[in-house]
Amino acid sequence: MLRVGIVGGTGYTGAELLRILVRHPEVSLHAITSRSEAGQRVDDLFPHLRGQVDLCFTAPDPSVLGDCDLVFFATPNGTAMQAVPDLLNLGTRVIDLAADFRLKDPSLWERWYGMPHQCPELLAEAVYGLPELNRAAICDARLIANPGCYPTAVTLGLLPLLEAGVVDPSWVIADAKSGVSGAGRKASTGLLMAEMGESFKAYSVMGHRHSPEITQNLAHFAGAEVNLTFVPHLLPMIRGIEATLYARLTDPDVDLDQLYAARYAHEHFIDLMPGGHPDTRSVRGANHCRIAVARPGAGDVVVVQSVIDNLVKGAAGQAVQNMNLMFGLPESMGLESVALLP
Ligand SMILES: NC(=O)C1=CN([C@@H]2O[C@H](COP(=O)(O)OP(=O)(O)OC[C@H]3O[C@@H](n4cnc5c(N)ncnc54)[C@H](OP(=O)(O)O)[C@@H]3O)[C@@H](O)[C@H]2O)C=CC1
Ligand SMILES: CC(=O)N[C@@H](CCC(=O)OP(=O)(O)O)C(=O)O
Repeated sequence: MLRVGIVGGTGYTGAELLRILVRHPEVSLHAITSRSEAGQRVDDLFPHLRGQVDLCFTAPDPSVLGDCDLVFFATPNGTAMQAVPDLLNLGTRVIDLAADFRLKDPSLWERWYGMPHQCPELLAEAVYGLPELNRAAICDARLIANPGCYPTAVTLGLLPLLEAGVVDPSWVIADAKSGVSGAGRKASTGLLMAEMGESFKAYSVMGHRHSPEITQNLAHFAGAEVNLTFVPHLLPMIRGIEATLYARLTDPDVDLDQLYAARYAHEHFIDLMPGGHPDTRSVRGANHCRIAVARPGAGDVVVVQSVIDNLVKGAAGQAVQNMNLMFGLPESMGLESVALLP
């Protein structure tokens, strides 16, 4: 059994990790931290876990965390990087759900996240935890940078097109929409039901911190700079991301359905829906990314629709998928749950 710790067990991604890990046959939960709820039983705060977890939240303690095989950080950006060097030295492997180790260039990190990096020497070693892109490196990694939610949906949607070189990298658009759980559990006026219910808007149009992460991914497999326009939107729903992606074909003869089917033929968590319109409820609570690709009017613009649950494939589910790979377990272990309808 793997001894696992979670730092940030009271947030939405921490709670989602708990929901998945309590049913995982190879995991024993060793420590679940919260500074604000230290001493409180986990199943008092989260009654849906009654009978599943017999632990109290504790304040983060380096010696307890260092006694784990693996620690997940489900904490705000800039938290994990303060503890990771010591944990790695103790032989504990780490998966960070925040952005601390996602950008390879520390000056980009500083520009977008507004703080200096505490351990830039680890950025080259950290493996970007998108299994469909980086599976072999994930298996051997000590430190995983779990991808952001928007970057997961956008990257998986565009990967086959850019990797095959069949679209123009100088014109790519990602029009993405997220439910409010993407903003975390902390209180914020803009996320009140009366502020965002029955309403819909774009935000961060002039630049979102996921832009450099997505661009870094796309450039990696396009082999060229990709000029991306990324616009996120906030939807009045709880879970889910839908990304509608646009690119211009340079090869008019390409069979798009065939291209996607070949690229994702062996990917358990990618489900292609030729001719379909994947909806976010079809992935609610599940670790799948559902994708459809279309060419309206047989013109030269490709439209890709990509949906995920931001808390599962966009965060905790993907983190568990990475854990399974790191420890030689079946990749889908503990991740077979089917979406909830309605
Ligand atoms: N929500 C989402 O859909 C996604 C989120 N992410 C990323 O995952 C991370 C967690 O997100 P989310 O769960 O939404 O966040 P929340 O705000 O819901 O939860 C944050 C958690 O971190 C703990 N925490 C806060 N500050 C510290 C600290 N300095 N040291 C230790 N623990 C701390 C909090 O508990 P306490 O203060 O009691 O210690 C709480 O449990 C973020 O970096 C986020 O960007 C990534 C992909 C998707
Ligand atoms: C709806 C909403 O507010 N979403 C968040 C995405 C949060 C996230 O997952 O971003 P990191 O993991 O990179 O911190 C946002 O736009 O900031």
